[in-house]
Amino acid sequence: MSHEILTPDEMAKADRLAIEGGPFDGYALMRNAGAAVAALVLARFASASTVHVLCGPGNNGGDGYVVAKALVETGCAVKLWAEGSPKPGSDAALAAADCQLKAQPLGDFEMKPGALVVDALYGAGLSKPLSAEAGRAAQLAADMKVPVVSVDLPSGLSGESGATLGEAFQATITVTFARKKPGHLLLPGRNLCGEVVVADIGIGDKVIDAVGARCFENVPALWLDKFPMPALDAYKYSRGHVGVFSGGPSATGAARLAAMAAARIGAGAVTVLSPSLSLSVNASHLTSIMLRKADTLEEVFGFLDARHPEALVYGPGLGPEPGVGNFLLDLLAAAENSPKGLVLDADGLTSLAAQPEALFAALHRMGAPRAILTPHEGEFRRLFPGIAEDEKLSKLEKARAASRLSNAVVVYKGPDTVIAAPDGRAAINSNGTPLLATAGSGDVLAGICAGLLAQGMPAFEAGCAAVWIHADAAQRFGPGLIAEDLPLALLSVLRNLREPGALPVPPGSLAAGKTLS
Ligand SMILES: NC(=O)C1=CN([C@@H]2O[C@H](COP(=O)(O)OP(=O)(O)OC[C@H]3O[C@@H](n4cnc5c(N)ncnc54)[C@H](OP(=O)(O)O)[C@@H]3O)[C@@H](O)[C@H]2O)[C@@H](O)CC1
Ligand SMILES: [K+]
Repeated sequence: MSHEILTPDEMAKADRLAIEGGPFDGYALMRNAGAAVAALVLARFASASTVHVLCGPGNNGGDGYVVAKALVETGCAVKLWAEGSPKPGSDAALAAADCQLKAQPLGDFEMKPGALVVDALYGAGLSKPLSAEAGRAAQLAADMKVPVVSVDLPSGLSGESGATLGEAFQATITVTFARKKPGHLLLPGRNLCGEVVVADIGIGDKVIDAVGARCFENVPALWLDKFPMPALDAYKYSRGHVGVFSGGPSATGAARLAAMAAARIGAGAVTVLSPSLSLSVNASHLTSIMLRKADTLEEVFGFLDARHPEALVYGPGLGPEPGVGNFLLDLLAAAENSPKGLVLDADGLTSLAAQPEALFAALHRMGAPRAILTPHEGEFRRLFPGIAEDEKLSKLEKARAASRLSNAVVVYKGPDTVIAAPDGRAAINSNGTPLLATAGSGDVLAGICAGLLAQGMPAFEAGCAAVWIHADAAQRFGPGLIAEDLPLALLSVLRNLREPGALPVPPGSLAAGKTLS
């Protein structure tokens, strides 16, 4: 796998293990890193009038000395600026000694238009806010609009959390090593990094495996082998049945969006469970989606006993009142045939914000995580106030803590959505798009999650797949997208996922004959 995300501590462990296992020692890894950055500079910025390499006192600066040396040797005009000097005996000290250029103090840094900046001040070892001199250098590069190539991370950015410690460089391209770090994908880091290039510096996959990282970039390879494929003898109920609770007469659209999405992602049957007051408005908008009256718990139990749906969506359009939360708690406490999967979204989360412990206890009683919670920032804050307010935690760590607490897969939404499982696995999404910042898109996501759960996809993989597919659908549709477009936009994503070779094809499945496209 190459989509692991390593924290700076895990990366340091990978460096250590790689050095122990050979053949590269620390300085050789540093030379490989610097060579990769120099090659990128030559490939992308050959026309820069002068390359200004800014070096810090640690190994990030060490990479910078290697870059400067390599570029001088190819005939580039290079100027070197340093903050502090490397510790004697360190790899960075070796690199500085091997570099033929004399560094000038960073405080004197100046440049002319047409230049390029290589930012090798601080990377994984950033421990405090940038100095005034380093901050001024970052500001100068931004004011003069020169391209910046950051080594490993834009200086000032935490690789662990994606947060900045005071000023930070705005990179055009960030070259990192072996694997991405959380700070490359979590905001505001993702914006500060520009394009992220991962360079191979000789740390093999076996070393990465030995590190045991449990965080991944959310790419299809992470979940494609669990993606549901209908068998040849499938019938509608064997493909999974989803029940979606509808709101009152003026708030029915959210449930229908979720229902349409669940059907489009492949659930064989979808039923909207509607208050009697909303039956006629729902009926006038539904065709293939079934409709059933559900004013009371008994009516819901009747549906569960008769139809055995594999997943329920609870929340979109239901209203934030505590009674909405109580209804769900009563349902989970009393249902004999409780659904295997549950997606809690929107008002389903807000209505339980006054009694989160009761919800978490119910979710723990369900055993293996079968629920997916899909809070956005505000809903997360309401349901997990203690975790949300802990400023020491990154978004990744917050999602993980919330998942452990609730025994649910938590999809902590935003431009940098994090999906976390109670067992510690987590994924950071990187194909998010602002096109999804439109009313109702969350309802569609809830429906996709439920549709995948109903088809037997495990909750973590279902959450990851839903988030990626939702964003890919929006990107494929493009500007002008509204939530109603998303269920249909799923078709193109699904066709692409099901291209021959993209998915493992179970023997005898419909996909073997490509009859789905
Ligand atoms: N073999 C390897 O390991 C490889 C590592 N590689 C490279 O090493 C990088 C990590 O190196 P690193 O651990 O030395 O950390 P780095 O970011 O250089 O900073 C540490 C120094 O800076 C100081 N300092 C921190 N913040 C500061 C601030 N704001 N203002 C002022 N000072 C500050 C800090 O001081 P201290 O916290 O100790 O007081 C310490 O002296 C990594 O990003 C990658 O580029 C690659 O070559 C591949 C092989
Ligand atoms: K840097």
